[in-house]
Amino acid sequence: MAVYTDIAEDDLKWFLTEYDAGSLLSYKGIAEGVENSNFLLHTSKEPLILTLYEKRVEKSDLPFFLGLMQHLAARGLSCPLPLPRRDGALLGSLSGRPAALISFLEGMWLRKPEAKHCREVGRALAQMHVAGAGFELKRPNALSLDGWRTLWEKSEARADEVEPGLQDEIRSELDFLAAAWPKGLPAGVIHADLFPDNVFFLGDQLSGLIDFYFACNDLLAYDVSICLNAWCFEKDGAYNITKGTAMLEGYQSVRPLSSEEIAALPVLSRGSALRFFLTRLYDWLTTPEGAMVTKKDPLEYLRKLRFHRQVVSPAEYGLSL
Ligand SMILES: Nc1ncnc2c1ncn2[C@@H]1O[C@H](COP(=O)(O)OP(=O)(O)O)[C@@H](O)[C@H]1O
Ligand SMILES: N[C@@H](CCOP(=O)(O)O)C(=O)O
Repeated sequence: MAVYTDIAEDDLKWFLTEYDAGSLLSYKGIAEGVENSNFLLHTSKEPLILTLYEKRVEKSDLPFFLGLMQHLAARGLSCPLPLPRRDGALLGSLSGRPAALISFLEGMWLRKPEAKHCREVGRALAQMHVAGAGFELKRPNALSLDGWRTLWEKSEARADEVEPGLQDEIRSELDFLAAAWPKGLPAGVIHADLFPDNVFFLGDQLSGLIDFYFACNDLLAYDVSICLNAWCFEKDGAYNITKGTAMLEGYQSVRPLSSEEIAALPVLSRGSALRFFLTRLYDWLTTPEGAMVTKKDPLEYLRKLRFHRQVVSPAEYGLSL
């Protein structure tokens, strides 16, 4: 699920009077998602998504996220567009939460993506990186090296409950990454969470990207590594080089990677695997039993991290060097 906050119909109707959105016909909570509460609204005009921003989203970051969607959409990327209120603001308040209305994107996410879809995702990621240039707001990545350590310190004492030996393994991984993290690679606005559930398709055609609520400024190739982790491993834990090749070819058809970015892929992929391992581990240990949210398995990302640790050449990801 992701409906943490309920809304009363009268409050919603009042909220909508601030927008030129037509009158409310129906609304329902959307079960998918993890971070925020989302509702699908049907109005006498177009369908809309209402998002109430929850715990992990800093209110001060919302202008970055909403402004970025405007910036990318204006440059031709298919992504939701925030609807401005009558007073021009993009953000309102509902049920005690910051709230926004965004356009409804047609399509659905793929439960079993194939190599041809990975190619499309690679292309769309590169298009986003190119389109993000010139976006004037900045948001440093809160979930990079320092953020990982802070998150780890909150889980460390109980980590061996999840798998014996984790404490030592993750401590030395953090030390390795702190020493080996690449510097000076091309940076810009990254999506930072472009998982299958955040990419919509209509048939085999990619129809758009959603969920920009981890977007930030960081290394562009780090975003590529996030996608390799999220799209190119099979359920049994094996890396699928056909998918990796397709994704990297799709990306490079729009934005070729430099030799430095290619050489850094194994380290970046270790970092991105660790990042999702750490947020999942924290949620695993802190989400109360019976909470209406599906906890994601941290060990899936530990296995990916171990794969990247034994990579000797970036060619193993499917790059022709
Ligand atoms: N603009 C949109 N158009 C259509 N559906 C959307 C849109 N935004 C969100 N959704 C629906 O809401 C779900 C959760 O959205 P998401 O932004 O991923 O939430 P969270 O940030 O809580 O993870 C998506 O899987 C999708 O079904
Ligand atoms: N993609 C993350 C969790 C964030 O979920 P989302 O619903 O906001 O995409 C993970 O898989 O750990």
